[in-house]
Formats: sequence, structure tokens, C-alpha cells
Amino acid sequence: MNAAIEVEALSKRFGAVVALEDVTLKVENGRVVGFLGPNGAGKSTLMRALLGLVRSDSGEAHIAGLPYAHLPAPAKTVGAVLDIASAHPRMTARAHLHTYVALGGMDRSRVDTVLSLVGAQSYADRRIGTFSTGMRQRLALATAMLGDPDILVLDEPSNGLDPSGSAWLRTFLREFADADGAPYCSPAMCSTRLSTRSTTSSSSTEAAPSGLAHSNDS
Ligand SMILES: Nc1ncnc2c1ncn2[C@@H]1O[C@H](COP(=O)(O)OP(=O)(O)OP(=O)(O)O)[C@@H](O)[C@H]1O
Repeated sequence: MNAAIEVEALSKRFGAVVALEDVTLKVENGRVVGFLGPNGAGKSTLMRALLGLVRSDSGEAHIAGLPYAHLPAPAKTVGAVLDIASAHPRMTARAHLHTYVALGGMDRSRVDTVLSLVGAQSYADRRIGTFSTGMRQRLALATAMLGDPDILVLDEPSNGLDPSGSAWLRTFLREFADADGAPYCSPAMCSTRLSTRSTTSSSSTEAAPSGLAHSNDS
């Protein structure tokens, strides 16, 4: 079975800025892995490269054994939270989710399922423009869960969450990873997480990959 996520010798420059330098990383199924690093270390660039949103200069990034662009059912394979500001402010959360369901050809019943999963039912019919940051985070996570994916790629998912929201997120990720009985281990606080679930793992791990750029201000 393929690793959930596998990155091999990935490098990316933006002009003179080296964002990723020879990053190699493997995330097995059933793990929750957090990336820690200073601002500008390359964490978001790595997430984006994994999801095919940034073209790397060299190296490979595979999800479930394939580059993202080659996944036969991407929404069912991986859910992502990268930019919580992208939802339209005049839409309700429910309308936003219905749009994504229509785009992804998913079952409409997933909307209520994911709203309940992230505890957002009470504000599902409010406009997104009125949401707090934590509410937006939950909506973004709900959107990522629409396809019932096996892998989650989350960039700073705890930003804006209050202490009880952060505790809820940790539990959510643990249960997500444990869905098939696999164990979980997470850094106490991390700004970027990859979470995967499936069947194979028998021990827990956390990792900080080498090769993320060194920030000039660190
Ligand atoms: N599209 C882009 N064009 C030019 N430079 C970019 C681009 N995207 C990222 N960078 C640069 O690449 C480096 C890594 O950025 P990235 O956003 O991946 O860091 P990060 O670790 O996620 O930072 P933070 O913790 O502040 O979110 C930074 O120096 C950033 O300015």
C-alpha cells in the first residue's frame, strides 16, 4: 500500500527566495503530522505543491501514490484547508457547501453530515461575512470533508480557534486518524497539519521535515 503522502527531494524557488530545498517526507496512513517552522519557512508552499497549486522546480510530491493531478477521485482522496478567506461573504454556509457538492458531484446529504461533523449547524444559515475566524475555520474544514476523504491537508487550522475550539480540533483530528483503529500523535501546538486515516499504522509519530527554507528572520 502506498504512503498517504510522499515527498521526494522537492525544491522550489520564487526568484531569489528558496522556499523548499530538497524536502523529503513520508506520512503513513493513520497519522497526524504537524509541520513546525518560522514564518516563511515554506510550510504553505509544501502544502500547495502537494495539491498541485505550486509547480515545483524538481522532485516529486505524491498523495496516495500519485501526483494530485493524476488522482482519479481527488475530493474523495484528499480534503484541504488552505485559505479560509476564499468563501463568498454573502453566501450562507449551507449555500457555500451546496455549491461545492454540486461542483464535486457529491451527494447533497453530505452538507448536513459535514455541518454536524464540525459543529456548525447553529450558524449554517447565516451569511459567511458575519462569521468569526473560528467559524470560518470550521466551515473550511466542513468543505474539506465533503468528499469524505482519507487524507486531510490543513494549513494553520487552529488559527482563530478559542481554547475550546482548539481542543475540539485536536479531538476531531484524532478521531479522523483513528477512524480505522490507527493511532494518533500530534504536537501540542502546530501551525500546519497533515492528517491521514486508514488502516496500516501501529505506532504514532510526529515529524518536522528537513529541507524547509531557513527564514532570514529566525
Ligand atoms: N507566490 C509566491 N511568490 C513569491 N514568493 C513566494 C510565493 N509564495 C511563497 N513565497 C515565498 O516563499 C517563502 C515561503 O513561504 P510560505 O508561505 O511557504 O512560508 P510559511 O512557512 O507557510 O510561512 P508562514 O508561517 O508565515 O505562513 C517565503 O519567503 C515567501 O515569501
